[in-house]
Amino acid sequence: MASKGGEGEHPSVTLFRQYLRIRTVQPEPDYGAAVAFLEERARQLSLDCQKVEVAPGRVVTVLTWPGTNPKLSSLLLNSHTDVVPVFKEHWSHDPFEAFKDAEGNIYARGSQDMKCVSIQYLEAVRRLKAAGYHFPRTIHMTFVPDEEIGGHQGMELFVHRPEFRALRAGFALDEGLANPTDAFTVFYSERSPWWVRVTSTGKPGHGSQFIEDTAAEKLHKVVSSILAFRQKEQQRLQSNPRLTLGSVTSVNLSKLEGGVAYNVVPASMSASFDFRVAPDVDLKAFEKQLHSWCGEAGEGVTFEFAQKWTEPRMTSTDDSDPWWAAFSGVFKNMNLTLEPKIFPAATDSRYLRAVGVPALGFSPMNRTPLLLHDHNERLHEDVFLRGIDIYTQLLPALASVSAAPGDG
Ligand SMILES: CSCC[C@H](NC(C)=O)C(=O)O
Ligand SMILES: [Zn+2]
Ligand SMILES: [Zn+2]
Repeated sequence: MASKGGEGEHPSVTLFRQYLRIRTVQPEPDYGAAVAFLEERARQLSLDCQKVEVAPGRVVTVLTWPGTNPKLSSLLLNSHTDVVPVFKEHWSHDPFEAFKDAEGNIYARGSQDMKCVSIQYLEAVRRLKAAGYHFPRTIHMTFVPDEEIGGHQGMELFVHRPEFRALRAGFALDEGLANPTDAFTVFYSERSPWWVRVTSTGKPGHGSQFIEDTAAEKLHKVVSSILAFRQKEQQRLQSNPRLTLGSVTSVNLSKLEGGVAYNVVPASMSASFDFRVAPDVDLKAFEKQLHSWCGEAGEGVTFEFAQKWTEPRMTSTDDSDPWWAAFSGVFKNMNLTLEPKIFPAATDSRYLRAVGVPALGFSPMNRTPLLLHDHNERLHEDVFLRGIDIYTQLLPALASVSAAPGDG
């Protein structure tokens, strides 16, 4: 029978559903309620709780479990508190009710992305504390705002704050994606978002004439060049089974602007593109390529960036790396398959990696369809609970890494 929680339900699932009911939905997230919820968790778990307001109304909440060896760098467990908007009419249940169906699927915005992970961290820490464990490394859980809109008033500012430096993070976990197979995915890097607006200028005039050198003709040339590049990258991906989406560069034409009337040839038109540049691409050469595409289209074609990430980093997945050895060792011990990949979109991990904190993107969801940002986002309660088991193994392994780069 479908339930709203309570009788017979695992308390961790009940807590997860409570968190899902907090409306931290963009563009007006109720961050106050989320911070109050996290403060209460800190109180219940006897954890230190620090609130860092990185921008007006944008609080990073940090819950800390001190380690026994303060000389060692810490383990940072990051999750974002905001969720993306919903199209309520396309949902079979209210996305903020956390409805659980008879099979155990929990329907809610944020069930995969990424309120599950926030509660899994908290519940793994609760279990380990209750069992009397102490680990050499301090564990910090950071709960950050605004990831869904780029992290510009969240993690991007936080990593440059003295409060962040004081955490002395040596290694971080952050969000990943569901995997529909039996395997779990882990992300060691991500593609760089380059949001590019190409503006073409040309001769205006009457719509009845064959006007030379129009903005539209030149914009068409740039669009053709970029879409040809798109097709080449798509074919490269499709013809090589060793490649995944994250290892090629993708682009989509996402906006066209310009023009005022049918019979007025406009002097200016623009096209906006969402490029996701693979981490092994030479970014200087790629920018030159953008200049060439515009130059080849003719005079008066320029571009500007709305987003331009230029610091792609790879977190080591070499067995000689102590963090990777600890992380992957847990999966070996639990007999679980791990698939390392490059994240196709952008997460807050990029800010952590850019300031020198190695980060892995991992959300423990196998046998789960990829439903983040989609209608009817949901997670099965058994998958959620299994995720807590996994973190209950991962945290001791990572917080006990004996020597790692960056240790004091
Ligand atoms: C470039 S800021 C936008 C961030 C967003 N992140 C995700 C995970 O969807 C994206 O990649 O579009
Ligand atoms: Zn997310
Ligand atoms: Zn998201």
